[in-house]
Amino acid sequence: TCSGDFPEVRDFFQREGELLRQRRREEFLAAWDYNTNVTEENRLNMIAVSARNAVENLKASQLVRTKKYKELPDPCLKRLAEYAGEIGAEILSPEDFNTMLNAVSSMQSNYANTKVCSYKDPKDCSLTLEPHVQERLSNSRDPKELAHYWKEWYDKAGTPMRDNFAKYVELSNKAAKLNNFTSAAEYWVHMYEDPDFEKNLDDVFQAILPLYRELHGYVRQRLSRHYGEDIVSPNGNIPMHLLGNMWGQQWDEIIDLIKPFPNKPFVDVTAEMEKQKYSVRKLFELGDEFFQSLGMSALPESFWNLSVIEKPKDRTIVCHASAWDFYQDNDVRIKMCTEVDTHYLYVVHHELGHIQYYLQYEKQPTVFRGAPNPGFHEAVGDVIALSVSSAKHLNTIGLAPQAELDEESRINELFRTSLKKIVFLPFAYTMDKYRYAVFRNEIDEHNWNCAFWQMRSEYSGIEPPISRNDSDFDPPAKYHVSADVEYLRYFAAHIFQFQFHKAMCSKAGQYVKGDAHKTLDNCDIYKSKEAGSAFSHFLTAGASRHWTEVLKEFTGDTTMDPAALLEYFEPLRVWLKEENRKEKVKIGWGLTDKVSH
Ligand SMILES: C=C(C[SeH])C(=O)N1CCC[C@H]1C(=O)O
Ligand SMILES: [Zn+2]
Repeated sequence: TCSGDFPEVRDFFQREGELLRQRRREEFLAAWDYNTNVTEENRLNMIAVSARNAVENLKASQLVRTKKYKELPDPCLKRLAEYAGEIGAEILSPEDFNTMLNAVSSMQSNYANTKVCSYKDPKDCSLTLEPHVQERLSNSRDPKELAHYWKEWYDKAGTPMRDNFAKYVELSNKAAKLNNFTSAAEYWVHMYEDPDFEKNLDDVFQAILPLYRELHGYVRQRLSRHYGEDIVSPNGNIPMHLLGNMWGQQWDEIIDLIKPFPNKPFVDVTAEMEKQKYSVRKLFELGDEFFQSLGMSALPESFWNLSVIEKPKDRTIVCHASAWDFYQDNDVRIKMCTEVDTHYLYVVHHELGHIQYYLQYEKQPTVFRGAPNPGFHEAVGDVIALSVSSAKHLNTIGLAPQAELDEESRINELFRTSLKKIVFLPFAYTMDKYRYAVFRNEIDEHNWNCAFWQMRSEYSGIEPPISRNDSDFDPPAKYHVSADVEYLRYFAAHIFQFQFHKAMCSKAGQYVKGDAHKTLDNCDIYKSKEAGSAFSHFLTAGASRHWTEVLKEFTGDTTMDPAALLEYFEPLRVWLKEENRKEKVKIGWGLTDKVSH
């Protein structure tokens, strides 16, 4: 905690921090019980604990503000006072806060309980998103089957939640205004501690858009040739149900249909893991071992005993993956419905990144046990996954035949990675540009659904398989909209992770500018203690210092800068540009016609 003068102030924050830690532990334990056993009783208990703690949290924040500790000369105590004086929706009256908790948890319960009817066997209506529907969206190549599951999911996970969502928007804005923000959008923006956040975000988006447009044009032409022009027009929006993902946020699951060099052997990690009889636990052990190889924290015994890493058969859980900090004795856990495949190999590493951050900053004062920029928390696991998914590492752990790729295989791999990392950016950008516009009352409520699809078309050049109108309501069909989880944290993470990757690859001697064998996409930081100690130093700070300070120490940068990401994909950009020129690929798209008022 803070050192220096003002012992009575430091004692105050010590005491308040300990009380806050106990409240957070109690709150997350109740939320854990609900998330790992979705029943009305557990939902109501979670709400009751949150509502009780809200009263204490509000009082504590008001006490800090009345003491005017923010005016102290000591920068550490000043920051501590700023963070301890923060309050969110808990500023609402108990009645309003209870209404908001009910609205959000009802959307969460609906999402967790939604079941859809099978395409092949319409009487079977027991299919859940994970694993059944997600598997169909990844692997089916039948446009009719894909459209069936798309409509089933959006109609059942989205539309019925319109009223809950409207109530959530109203009360989120009411809370923001009570906190002297113009709307909930400004409350979300302020978490980035960057006065020019929205401008910087737009600049980053514009910097990656040319690459995204080339990639979109190439994918559209390949899909148009595969499915025919009456299903995929060569110059319009791409029908999103064909892209291998329910929300069109990542397209790597259809790599088999569109890879640049089809005759090049492709590392099928899923098949290899099945062949080697990988267990779910093995995926977690891989990630745990990677962090330990860097000299970073090992998973505590309690993690293995208390986590829920497979979908139970006897109860409903919230399958959407999440990592939890229970604020005591490194009690950290993951809850997810893991399957043994490439997708979940990534998700496991993503979640273990959150766990590592919890373990690294656990000695900080309670209010500093978090990331100083939301994008950091979502980038920790992803940066490790960039090494794990490299041909070099997959070869090291026996999941891929060769360590170094020839030029064509390298383009195939860069292409597959871009179908995750580049495609994701306009999606993430839209998820919150849309919610900002809703919070700011820039979209009339009767136009909420059409505006959503118009924005998805404008920024990503994708559209629904069928026409949607305003009696539909599709946004809550995405987990984070139902669960009130801000989404630009993932956008920021997709930029930061390449800055982290470049810094650690340099420290590991795996990246040397200009050396064709030591490029960013061929870097594996595995076992590098230099990379690990720099990473650990960055993570242990938690939120105790401004994000630009710890970022500068770690990478030399002081901003969210897409240069490292663009350098990583530069060989692909050059190849795509030339290929699209040769094949006369049309670049760009018009507004979707799949919306009707
Ligand atoms: C894995 C998580 C839990 Se923090 C997640 O929600 N992610 C990880 C990447 C993007 C985003 C999503 O699934 O939409
Ligand atoms: Zn995450």
